[in-house]
This record gives sequence, C-alpha cells and structure tokens, in this order.
Amino acid sequence: MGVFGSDGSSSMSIVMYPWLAFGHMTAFLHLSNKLAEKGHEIVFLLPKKALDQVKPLNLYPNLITFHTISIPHVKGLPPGAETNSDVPFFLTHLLAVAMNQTRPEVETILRTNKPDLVFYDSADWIPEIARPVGAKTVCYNTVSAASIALTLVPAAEREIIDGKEMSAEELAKPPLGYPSSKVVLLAREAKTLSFVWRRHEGIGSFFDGKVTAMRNCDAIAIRTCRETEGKFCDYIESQYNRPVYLTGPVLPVDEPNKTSLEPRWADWLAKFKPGSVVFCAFGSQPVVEKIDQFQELCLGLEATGLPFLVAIKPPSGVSTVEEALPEGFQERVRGRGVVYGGWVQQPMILDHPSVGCFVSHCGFGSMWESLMSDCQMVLVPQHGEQILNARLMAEEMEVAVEVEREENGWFSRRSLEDAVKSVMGEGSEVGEKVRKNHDKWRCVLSDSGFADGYISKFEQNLTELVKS
Ligand SMILES: O=c1ccn([C@@H]2O[C@H](COP(=O)(O)OP(=O)(O)O[C@H]3OC[C@@H](O)[C@H](O)[C@H]3O)[C@@H](O)[C@H]2O)c(=O)[nH]1
Ligand SMILES: [O-]c1cc(O)cc2[o+]c(-c3ccc(O)cc3)c(O[C@@H]3O[C@H](CO)[C@@H](O)[C@H](O)[C@H]3O)cc12
Repeated sequence: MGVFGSDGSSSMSIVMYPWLAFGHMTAFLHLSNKLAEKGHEIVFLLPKKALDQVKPLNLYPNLITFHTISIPHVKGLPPGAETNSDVPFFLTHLLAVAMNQTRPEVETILRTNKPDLVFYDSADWIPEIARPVGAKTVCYNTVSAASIALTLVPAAEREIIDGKEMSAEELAKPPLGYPSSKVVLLAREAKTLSFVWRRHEGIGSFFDGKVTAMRNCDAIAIRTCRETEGKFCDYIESQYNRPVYLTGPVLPVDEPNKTSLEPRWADWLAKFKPGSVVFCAFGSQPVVEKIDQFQELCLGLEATGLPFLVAIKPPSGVSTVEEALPEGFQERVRGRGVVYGGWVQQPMILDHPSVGCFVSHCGFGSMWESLMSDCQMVLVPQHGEQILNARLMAEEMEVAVEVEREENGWFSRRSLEDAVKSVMGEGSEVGEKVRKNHDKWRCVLSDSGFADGYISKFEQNLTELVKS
C-alpha cells in the first residue's frame, strides 16, 4: 500500500502490466516515469526478453522496479515467443492466450505487493484479481481515442454469424453517435478491422476482450489530450459510463544526462545537410507483410534522390531485411541510403539536425513523437488503427501528407516519391501548409505547462480514485 501523509500528500504504490508489445510497454513506461517523478512507486511487469530493450528508458530505477513474467509456450506460437515482435499479426490472439496463462503469477505479485492501483490494457481479468487485494484498476489505452471510439465501444457490437466474415462495408460502418466524418475508414481499408470481431476459441474476440477490460475497470485512461481528441473521449465516456482520465502525450523530456545517439547513426547522419535526410520507421512490429510492397517502399525512397535511413522489420517469408531488398538497390544507394532491420533510437533520430522528413506507419507513439519533432511528415499507415491516426493527422489537424494508395491498397514507388517531394520540395504549397500547421501544434504541445498540466490533473484523478 502507498503512504498517505496527513498534509494531503500521498505516494501511491502501482503495478503496471501492459500488453506484450513494445509500442504498449514503451508507452506504459513513459507514464511510469511521470508518476515516479511525482514520488509514486511502480512495479512494472514484462516478459524477460523485453527487459534489455525497455530498461534504458527507466529514468527512476529507485522507484520503478521491473519484475519479469514467464510467458508460457502456446501451441501454434513460434518457440520462445514473448512479445508481439516475435509473432505474425494473424497469430496475435495466441499471444493473448499466453498472457492469460500468466494470471496465477500476477495474482501472487498483487497479493504480495498489495498495490493501490493496477494499470493494464489487455489482461481483462486484472479487475478480478485486483479487487480482492483492495486495489483500484485503470484500463490505460495507448492507442488513439478515435480508434477506440470507432470499434471498441458497446455501440460497435456486431452480430456475428458463425463462420461468416463481415463485408468491408459492414466493417467500415461507424457506431451510432460516432463524432467524426473525417476520421473514418474507406470500405477497403476497413477489411483490416476484421480481426476485431473475429472469435477465437477460449478467448472470444478482440472486441469482447477490450470491452470487458473497459467495462470492469474503475477508470479508463487514454494517452491523449482534449485539444486533439476531445470529442472522441467524450463519446467513449458516454458509452462506458466510466470516468475517462487523459494523460496527455506522455513523452520523455530531454534529460541532461540522457544517453546519446549510437555513434554509427550519429556519424552517418552528420554527413548530410541540415533537414535533408528522410527517416523512415514502421514501429516495433512487422507491418509491411508483402515483399513486393516492402521493395516498392525502398524504391520510392531511392527515387526521391534524398539521403534516407529506414528502420523496419523484414516482410513475411524472409528473416532479414537484406534478403528482401530490390535487386541492385544497395549498390545504387550506397553512401546515401541505409535499410536497417534492428532497433534504433527513434526519438533521438527525429531530433537530429540532419533529419528533415519522417515517413511513418503512424503508430500512436510515433505520431506523438513526430508531432513534437520539427520534421515534415509522410504517413504510410498499414492497419486500421494506424489509418485512423493518419486521418487525424492529415485530415483533421492537416499537419501531414498521407501516401496515396490504389483501389487494392497498394502504394507505388511514385506515390511515395510524390508524397515526400510534396513536403520536402522548396516552395511546395502543401509542404508550406503542413509545416505551418505542424509548427502551431508543436508550440501548443511543447509549451512547458501543457504536458505537466495533464500529468498533474491525472495524478489528482488517481489520488481521488484511490481514496474513493
Ligand atoms: O526501431 C525502433 C522502432 C520503434 N521505436 C519506438 O517504439 C515505439 C513504437 O510505437 P508506435 O506506437 O509508433 O508503433 P507500434 O506499431 O510499435 O505500436 C503499436 O502498439 C501501440 C499503439 O499505440 C500503436 O498505435 C500500434 O501501432 C515508438 O515510441 C518508437 O519511438 C524505436 O525507438 N525504435
Ligand atoms: O487496429 C485497430 C483498430 C481499432 O479501431 C482499434 C484498435 O485498438 C487497439 C487497442 C489496443 C489496446 C488497447 O488498450 C485498446 C485498443 C489495437 O491494438 C493493436 O492490436 C493489434 C492486434 O491485436 C496488436 O498487434 C497491437 O499490438 C495493438 O496495438 C488495434 C486497433
């Protein structure tokens, strides 16, 4: 239990157990840092394999303790799979089964630690094991409020006829009362949502899990702010009849002693003119499935004539990015283009003076990081949630350009080249417009009081919740 002082000051004891994906663990850890900064103690549960990658992000090792959880093997998963990065998209439900099997271990941890609060997103059974030890629960969503509002509210429930897939038109239909006509999906894009309502033996559907997680918690929290997504947050609150707390963007602040960018990238980037390099990254999970689309991406960047650095997972069917590169590509771009299959320090690369453009899959974490940077933004979203984030950025906020796709979802090297040139070309009208709008948003979001204000209010919400 935390300590509540007689002067009203309080230190809370919190357990965090995020979904087994780096995008989620990273976001939970950023929030842990903000809460530790205010003196709260956090026990952070994560798979062993994730520890090395996540540990360097812990800014308060005296207050944030990592506790590794054994992720059991589930038939059908690759051997040793512990996070989403080890698992192809269509097997994600099996990773959720594995996470469910960690319940007894987590229960023991809660009984021993007796926390005031437990944060989770996917493990929808957390409220059942937290309540008996007197802990309040917060379902913390690290994806956009828009993507929750479109598919994961009670009004989005679909009557599924067993064995029958829904049509793209049915999938694209927003729930009654959904508050935007711009942040929506085209029918062909909505096909990527079929996983949301698909039932799996033993765990039901993704929809069931998320709705249960949000119905049973004491409070819903979302990593967003009213300025960008207020109407979606109000809609979620009305759908669940639960308090919705907002944390704001929750990005790490520049620390005076922070680790520096790996020399191999710092040295490489230093060779180029300020603002000239295109950085392309597609998050922590494999997202470009098809090898020919992966190659088209590389060829599009080559065609821009600009220096570029790509950090991306290999497409399906190959184990390294090198195997997937187009013929003769490496020779042609030697000295100005690199495609790398490992982990890079994305926020530091975005901050580097040589980098002028970010080509992104528009994961929600990347979206916040790019908004805070002064890079021009080109969006190449792959799945439903990323497409919605992209609509928010390109259509509502008008801070980025989304790459054009053909009817079948394919994007050509030409459309990527055009999108990059439209934001990087001198005197480009589109480039000027998005830069101006992006500058305005960066000013709002990076105002010293903005993020701190959200965190202070969030801390106050949590304190009241614990005392209630
Ligand atoms: O090489 C890399 C790749 C990724 N990253 C970091 O990892 C994080 C990736 O998170 P993103 O949200 O952008 O993207 P992911 O696809 O990995 O996440 C996924 O799960 C979390 C959701 O919020 C995202 O919307 C969803 O796409 C970012 O903070 C990014 O800076 C690196 O630092 N280096
Ligand atoms: O693709 C998605 C479309 C959509 O409208 C909503 C979501 O929501 C979430 C989500 C995740 C976690 C939460 O607490 C709430 C919502 C999505 O999460 C992603 O799902 C993938 C498939 O399970 C998974 O691979 C990825 O790690 C999650 O970030 C996706 C959509």
